[in-house]
Amino acid sequence: MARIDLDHIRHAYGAKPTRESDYALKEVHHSWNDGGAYALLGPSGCGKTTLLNIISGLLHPSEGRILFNGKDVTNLSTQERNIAQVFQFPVIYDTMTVYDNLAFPLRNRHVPEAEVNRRVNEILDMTGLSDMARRRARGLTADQKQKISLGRGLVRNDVNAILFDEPLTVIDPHMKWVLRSQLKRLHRQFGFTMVYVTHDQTEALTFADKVVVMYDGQIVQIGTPAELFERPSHTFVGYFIGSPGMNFMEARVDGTSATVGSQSIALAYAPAVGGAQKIELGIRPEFVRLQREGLPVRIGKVEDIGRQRIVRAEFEGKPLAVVVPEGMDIPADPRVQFDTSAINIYADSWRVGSEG
Ligand SMILES: Nc1ncnc2c1ncn2[C@@H]1O[C@H](COP(=O)(O)OP(=O)(O)OP(=O)(O)O)[C@@H](O)[C@H]1O
Repeated sequence: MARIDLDHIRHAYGAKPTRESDYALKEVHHSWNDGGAYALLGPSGCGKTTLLNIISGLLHPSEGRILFNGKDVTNLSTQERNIAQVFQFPVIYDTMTVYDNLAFPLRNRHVPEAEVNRRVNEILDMTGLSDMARRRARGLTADQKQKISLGRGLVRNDVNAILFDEPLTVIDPHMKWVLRSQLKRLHRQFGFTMVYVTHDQTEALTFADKVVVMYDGQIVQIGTPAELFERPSHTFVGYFIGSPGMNFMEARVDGTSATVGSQSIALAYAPAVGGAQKIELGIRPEFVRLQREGLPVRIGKVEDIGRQRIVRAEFEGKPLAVVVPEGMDIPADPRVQFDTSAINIYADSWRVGSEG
C-alpha cells in the first residue's frame, strides 16, 4: 500500500493552455495517507476521472509530479505503478469461468495455487458468486459481471492502491448497499489505500474516511463527512452535501454581527472577511428553528419526508429551507432563530475563520 503525493498537478486536454479555464484540472497539491479510503465526489465534468487517470497512469499530467511512497511514478505505466482498477462497466474475460477470472491477476503474478484458491474463495464469498464459480462469465447478468470486476480489483493484496471509477453504477440498489459495506469492511481488514470516484454523496459519505470534494477542476475540500457537514470550506460543498443543502444569504459583517437585509444576526466569532466582494452567511436547514420568538419569516411550502419536514420559507425576501424534526410543532405565527454556533461566513465563496 502507498501514500500518494500529488505534487502541483495540473492538466489541460488542449495543446497550449494559457488561461486558467483551459485546465480540466486546476492545481492539485495534496498528500493522501497510506491506507486511507478516499472518495472523489463532485458533479459531472468537475475533473474526477481526469484526476483518477493521472493517479493510475492512464493520463500523463501537463504539469506536476505524482509520488507513491516518496518515489516519483509520473512517467511509469499503470502496470509499473502496481495498482488495481475497477471501472464503471465490467472488464472481464467472457470465455473464462468466474473462478478463473478472479484467479487471473494472481496467477499472472505466479502466486502459489493454494493461495490463489484461498483468496478467490474469499472473494467469491464476499461477492455472493460462490454458486456460479465454475460458470463461464459470458452468460451472466451485467451486475454479476461487475461483481467479478470488483473481485478482480480486490483479489490481490500487494497493490499500492485500488482505484474505483463509479463501480456500482450497474449494480441494483440493494446489492449496492451490500457491496459498499463489504468494501468498507475489507478496507478495515486489509488497510488498502482506496480512491473511489462517485457523484453520489450517499455513496461517498458511507464509503470514505475522507471525502475529496471537487468542483470546476479544483479540490475544494478534503474532510470527514462531519467536517463537510459542519464546516464546508466552500459554498459549493455546503450546497452539494446535505439534502437540502446549506442556506446561503448575502450579508454584511461588522465584528461579531452579520446583517442580512434589515435583520441583524449574532455570530460566534468575528470573521476575517478582509476586502471580499461578496460575503455570505451559510447555515444548514437543520440549525434553523421556527419558534414563537425570533426574526420575521414567511412560510411557504411544507414538505413531509417521513421522519422530518422541510419548510420552504422566505427570510428577508430570500429562500430559506428549514428542517423541522419529528415531534416538533410549527407555531401558528412562527419566527426564525439561527443556531449561532452553526453559522459559517463565506468571503467570495470560501469559508473564513476568525480575525486575528
Ligand atoms: N479526452 C478528453 N479530451 C478533452 N476534454 C476532456 C477529455 N476528457 C475529459 N475532458 C473534459 O475535462 C473536464 C473534466 O472531465 P472529467 O471526465 O475528468 O470529469 P468527471 O468529474 O469525471 O465527470 P463525469 O462524472 O461525467 O465522469 C470536462 O470538462 C471534460 O469535458
